[in-house]
Amino acid sequence: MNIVPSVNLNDFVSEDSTRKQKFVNEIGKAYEDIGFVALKGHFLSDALVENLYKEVKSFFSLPTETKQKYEIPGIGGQRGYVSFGKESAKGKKEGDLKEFWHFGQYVDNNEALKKEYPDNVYVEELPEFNKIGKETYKMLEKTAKYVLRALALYLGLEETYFDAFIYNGNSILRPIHYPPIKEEPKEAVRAAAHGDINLITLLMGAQGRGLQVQNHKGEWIDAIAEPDELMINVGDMLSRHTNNKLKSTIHRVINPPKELWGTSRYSIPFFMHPISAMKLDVLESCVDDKNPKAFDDITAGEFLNERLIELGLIKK
Ligand SMILES: O=C(O)CCC(=O)C(=O)O
Ligand SMILES: [Fe+2]
Repeated sequence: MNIVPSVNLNDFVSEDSTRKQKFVNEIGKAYEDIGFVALKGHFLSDALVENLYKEVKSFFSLPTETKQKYEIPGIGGQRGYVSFGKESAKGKKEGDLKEFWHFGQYVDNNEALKKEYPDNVYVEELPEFNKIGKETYKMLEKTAKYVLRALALYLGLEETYFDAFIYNGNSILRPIHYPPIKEEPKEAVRAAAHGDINLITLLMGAQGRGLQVQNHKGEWIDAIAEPDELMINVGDMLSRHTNNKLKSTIHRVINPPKELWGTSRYSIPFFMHPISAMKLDVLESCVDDKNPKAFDDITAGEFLNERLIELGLIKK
């Protein structure tokens, strides 16, 4: 498969069971193969998307000293600002050529989780940034819930299997700014090859060239979305839970050609995480003679911790 297939969530939420099943089959097949789809019919309005980009650009245009006020020590970059070059892909020493922000869960009715998660960081200079960030978080979380319902059906589970694990889950919305490139980056790239940690990722901003995904032959193929599409891919948690039936595909963001070095890239992934207590133990329905159990039992919280150490975001 050399292109990322396109699917439409309106099929899944329609009352028509044939259309619903068509969506389930299309996304399931795509995730068994390339691990990515471009999705139309998400719950973000054009106005919300426009306002979000406006606020995100305003935030990254703030003076460095102002942004650094929001870089909170001791929480592994899980909320607030992470400055340029801090994060590197697993196993790579050069930092990625990016700065980013993290919005986390707005916990409802659960004191234990309120304590477990770091608080969201409030940007005083940009009240709308905080408000629009929260709205976007909620809409992407809702979109992700339906995608996971479709995947649950594909896997032969109850449709609402994931619902209780993602309610108040540890998801993160990450606006990223890849600044203009000023000098030969040598080994560093905008985002080095990696798999995502979480269950699924919903990515806004894959419209321009830059994002590439690796197919089975090891070839890099461009993943470019239409203006009304989100890119949605499987992360390592879901691939582990399904014994690698659903593929967490390695992807990267390449540097632009020299004539475009002067341009920024803005992209906004939503990393859908479950609550940390969710067991990612391999599902029995994904084990057979040809596919023996390939992963040890682990919870989502333990797995996340391991990976944040590997990314250089927290210390052992
Ligand atoms: O910037 C992009 O388009 C992709 C970013 C990404 O893959 C990530 O942050 O995990
Ligand atoms: Fe990624």
